[in-house]
Formats: sequence, C-alpha cells, structure tokens
Amino acid sequence: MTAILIVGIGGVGGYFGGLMAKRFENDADVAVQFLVRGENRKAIQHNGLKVIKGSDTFIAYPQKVSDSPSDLDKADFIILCTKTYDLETTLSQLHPCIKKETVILPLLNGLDSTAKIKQHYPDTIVADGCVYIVSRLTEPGVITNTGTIERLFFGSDTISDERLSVLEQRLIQAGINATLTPDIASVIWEKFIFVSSIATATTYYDLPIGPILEDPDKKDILIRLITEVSLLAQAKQISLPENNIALTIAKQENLPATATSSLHSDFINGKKQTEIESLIGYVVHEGLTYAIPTPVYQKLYSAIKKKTIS
Ligand SMILES: NC(=O)C1=CN([C@@H]2O[C@H](COP(=O)(O)OP(=O)(O)OC[C@H]3O[C@@H](n4cnc5c(N)ncnc54)[C@H](OP(=O)(O)O)[C@@H]3O)[C@@H](O)[C@H]2O)C=CC1
Ligand SMILES: CC(C)(CO)C(=O)C(=O)O
Repeated sequence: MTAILIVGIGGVGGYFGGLMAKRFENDADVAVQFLVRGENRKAIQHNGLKVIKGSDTFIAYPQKVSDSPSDLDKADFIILCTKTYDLETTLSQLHPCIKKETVILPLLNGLDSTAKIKQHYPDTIVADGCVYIVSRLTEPGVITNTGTIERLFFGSDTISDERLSVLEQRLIQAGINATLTPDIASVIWEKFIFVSSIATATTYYDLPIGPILEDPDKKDILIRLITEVSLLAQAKQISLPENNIALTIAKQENLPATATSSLHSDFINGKKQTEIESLIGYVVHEGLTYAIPTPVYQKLYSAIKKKTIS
C-alpha cells in the first residue's frame, strides 16, 4: 500500500489533494490521507472535501483525516501545501509520519522550503516543486478553483530516484498535469519570478491582475519588478529563457483578469500572517547580498510592510 499524505488543505492542497483522494478512494494500492486542522478538518471529516471548478463539482473522501500526525500512517509521499510561515512548525510535527523511505514534496511558493525540510529530515528524499493554479479554500471543506491554468512541476537536481517517477505516475493517474523535470531549479525560479512580481504589484495597488496589466504605468512597474528579480536569478547562476520577461507577462495575461495573488487575497482577508517575506522581502535581502539593485522591490516592499503594520 502506498500512503500519500497531503499536509495543509487550503487552495493548493485541497485542489490537488482532492483530486488524489477522489481518484484513489477505496483503492487497494494507494491511500490518500489529509493533515488538516480547525473547522476545515471538522467539515471534511463530516461531509468530505468539496472541490468546485466552473460547473464541475466533486466530493472526495480521503482514507484518513486528522489534525494529529500520530493518527496518520507513515507516508511514502508527503506533499506539503501550507503557507511558508507555517512550514517550520508543521515540519516539527511531522515525525510520526516519516520513515526512511519517505519522499517529501513541497508545493509552497518561495525558494527556501527544500532547504528547511532537509534541515529537519536530512535522511529523506526532498524534491523541489511548484504549481500554477488559482484556487482558494472558500469555506471550511470547500475548495474553489477559479483559474485558467493547472500545472504541477517537481524534481530534484541532486537525486535521481525511481520513487519520483512513481509519484509522477500517481499524480497523473489522479488527472493532475504533473511533470517530473531534471531542470527544476530553473522551473522554480520562473514560477518565482511570475508569482513574486504579480503578488507584489497586486498587493501594492490593491487590485486584481487585469487592471494592473491594462494600465501602462502599473504594467511598467510590473515589468520593472520582473526585470529586477530576473537579474537576481541570473546572479545566482539560474538559467532563464532569453525572452523570460515577455514569457512571464504572457503567463500573467493568461490568468483571469479578475484573479489575484494568494498574497493579495490574504491582505484582503486581513490575515495576521502573510507570505510577504518569502515572496517580496526575499528579493530585497538577496539583492543586497548579491549587489543587484532592486529599487522598485524596495519601494513596494516598504509600502506593503506599512500596510501590514497598520
Ligand atoms: N492558492 C493558490 O492559488 C496558490 C498558492 N500557492 C502557494 O501554495 C502555498 C499554499 O497556499 P494556499 O493553499 O493558498 O494556502 P491556504 O492558506 O489556503 O492553505 C494552507 C492550509 O494549511 C493549513 N495548515 C498550516 N499548517 C498546518 C498544520 N501544521 N497542520 C494542518 N494544517 C496546516 C492552514 O490552516 P489554517 O487556515 O488553520 O492556518 C491552511 O488551511 C503557499 O505557499 C502559496 O503561496 C502557489 C500557487 C497558487
Ligand atoms: C497564480 C497565482 C498568482 C494566483 O493564485 C499564484 O501562484 C499565487 O498567488 O500564489
């Protein structure tokens, strides 16, 4: 029996975890389990997890649902889908679910999850991963995907292991557009450039994606953000496509005009904690370390931090 544990059932974990739980419901070979807390856990335990995308809806019943890792099985695969500010605490709770053969895949935005996981679990295989999706936990036990894109990339640039191919097969069997890639470092940076720039602009202007791309001044700021973070990637020896700025804008233009970043959503919802440090502060701090000027990031970071404080 392959045990797959999804940790954090919000927009990302709920959508991809929901697809997996549905596909492997009552499966003799694969068991999908959820680590989920609060009202969300209660709703899923009582009614299953409802996943909505356009006119399609399904309800998934994972094999086990708990807020306590010791209630769950030792996992073959752990897919981490918390926000970055919850990662350290979550990792410190996961010991009961880890065995020698466990493979951990983080799908969080940001660039330092893998290093943090390896510090906690140096003997397990830790892949890198990222997703393109626009999905939210809209009420306890209900996930709503409003996006036009659904892609999951993962891989490792240090380890080649059959278990990563097994995970890819399981994701694909669940109907997930998943790709195991040997070039994961570049793929993760391309996603980071895409999300960091649009998260900064949507949060700074307090606007969804469409009005930013339609206004020439705001779009110019967005392009300057993309340029600054791309220069940082190059300083870190990350190879990017030659036309990365145009490709990034094209991907942003493909999102629904009314969609916004998960960072902006958290600001709108008055969340006490946000991913401002992993999505924006990271660029400012690493820019200083690598002597890459990031004046637009610096200005918007400090304005957004003031919003957080007020
Ligand atoms: N949403 C999206 O469209 C996209 C998001 N991302 C990235 O994916 C990551 C996840 O985002 P998203 O799904 O939106 O986040 P959400 O806040 O919707 O979901 C995260 C969930 O994890 C739960 N959680 C945190 N710690 C634990 C724990 N120890 N045990 C059990 N549950 C826990 C949270 O519970 P609680 O609410 O109680 O804190 C929350 O329900 C982020 O890094 C985000 O930037 C990437 C691409 C798209
Ligand atoms: C696609 C986008 C911008 C929207 O959910 C995203 O990746 C995020 O906000 O984390």
